[in-house]
Amino acid sequence: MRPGPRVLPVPPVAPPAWRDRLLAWRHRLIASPRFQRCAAAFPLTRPVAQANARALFDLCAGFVYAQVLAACLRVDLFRLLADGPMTADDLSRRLDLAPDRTLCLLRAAASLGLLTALKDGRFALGDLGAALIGNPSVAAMVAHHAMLYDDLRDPVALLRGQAGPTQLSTYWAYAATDDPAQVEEAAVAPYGALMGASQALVAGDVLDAYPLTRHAHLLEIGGGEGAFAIEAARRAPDLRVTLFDLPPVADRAARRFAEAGLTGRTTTLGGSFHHGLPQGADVASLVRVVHDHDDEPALALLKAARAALRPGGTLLVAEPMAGTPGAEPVGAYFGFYLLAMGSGRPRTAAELAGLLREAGFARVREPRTRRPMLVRLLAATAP
Ligand SMILES: CC(C)=CCC/C(C)=C/CC/C(C)=C/C=C/C(C)=C/C=C/C=C(C)/C=C/C=C(C)/C=C/C=C(C)/C=C/CC(C)(C)O
Ligand SMILES: C[S@@+](CC[C@H](N)C(=O)[O-])C[C@H]1O[C@@H](n2cnc3c(N)ncnc32)[C@H](O)[C@@H]1O
Repeated sequence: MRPGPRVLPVPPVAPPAWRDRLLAWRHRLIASPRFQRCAAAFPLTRPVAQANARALFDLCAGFVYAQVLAACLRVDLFRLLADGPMTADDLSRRLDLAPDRTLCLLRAAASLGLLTALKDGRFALGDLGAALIGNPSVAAMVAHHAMLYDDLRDPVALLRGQAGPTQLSTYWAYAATDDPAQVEEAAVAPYGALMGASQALVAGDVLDAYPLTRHAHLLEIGGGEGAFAIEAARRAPDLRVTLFDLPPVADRAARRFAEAGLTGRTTTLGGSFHHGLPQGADVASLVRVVHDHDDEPALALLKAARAALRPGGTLLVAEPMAGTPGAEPVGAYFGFYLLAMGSGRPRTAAELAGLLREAGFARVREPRTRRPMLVRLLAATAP
């Protein structure tokens, strides 16, 4: 079993005993079936009782909701409806599904806000279905969740480290090997494509929060197939970019740079960052990289990034973070995702800032991103 994360310091002041007793009394009350019945009947508590019952039902049914979304995407329902509402019969023919099964899917999708059931009986896109059309990478994310759900079949075995080899540890080929530099082209292509596509949800938000125009040379560490680097270069026309990733990934990025007409001011280097990084950039980025690694290799990576930067250079760490206000379950998602992958964990901004200081960075700040649920950003200054 891999070593657990470092334990955070416990606050020195113990909560007063009366607070624990009050909490225990509250929980005994809520657990009582009689109280639940009374709360559901009494007009003042009824809305809270109903909201709690609904929240628990949603937790029980979450997998079904996710599979309704997966089915809609598999049959391309949202794009079919992009030109306007359709009847269930028309959709049944277009989807090649029996009429009753089509209605089952359409009603489920409407109940989840993916579609809207119109009064005339036709079905239109709902706001959530419409938003998905503008985010095609989410469909790829949903499709690859088939592996995650298989790996989560026995969540307790996973938590105990007794689940055996997982599909995600094979998919993310660098996670399960002692020597990532030996990973081959066929093993990186699927995750490279997924990451490249989903940069559409990330790169703009990071570069809006921290424009790179004041910098001369970006080192994009674990830069994948170059989607973030290409967007950075597009927004900062004088920026030189060095992308560092595993050899077959760096080769794929080189092809993307050539396609984007950026060969003149981009370089790609293949290798493992566990063996050092190219020197001399005045800004470096780790986008969705640190959370893949347990604390010890993550700290070593941050130290290597500091050593690679010019004095006064800036390291950007961008990824979804645990404990993000209003998006706490996103941290839970990545916690279990990375458990299934077999390496890393989502960290709070404070934990990441602590690691950055331990790695020798002098000043750590958090430029605000627009959608912190998807990505947050820390900027750290090398001494
Ligand atoms: C005026 C009108 C017509 C309407 C008003 C109503 C209104 C304002 C509507 C809003 C419309 C709007 C702008 C919607 C925007 C919606 C967006 C941007 C939705 C975005 C959704 C993003 C999702 C669901 C992202 C999901 C991401 C996932 C699941 C990411 C997974 C990442 C993984 C697995 C990464 C793995 C990498 C590793 C291994 C951890 O390193
Ligand atoms: C989750 S992906 C993120 C890719 C990209 N930064 C993005 O956000 O789309 C992690 C990246 O780190 C790279 N990586 C993992 N281990 C590495 C290592 N030891 N040396 C260099 N790159 C590595 C992977 O090949 C992959 O491209």
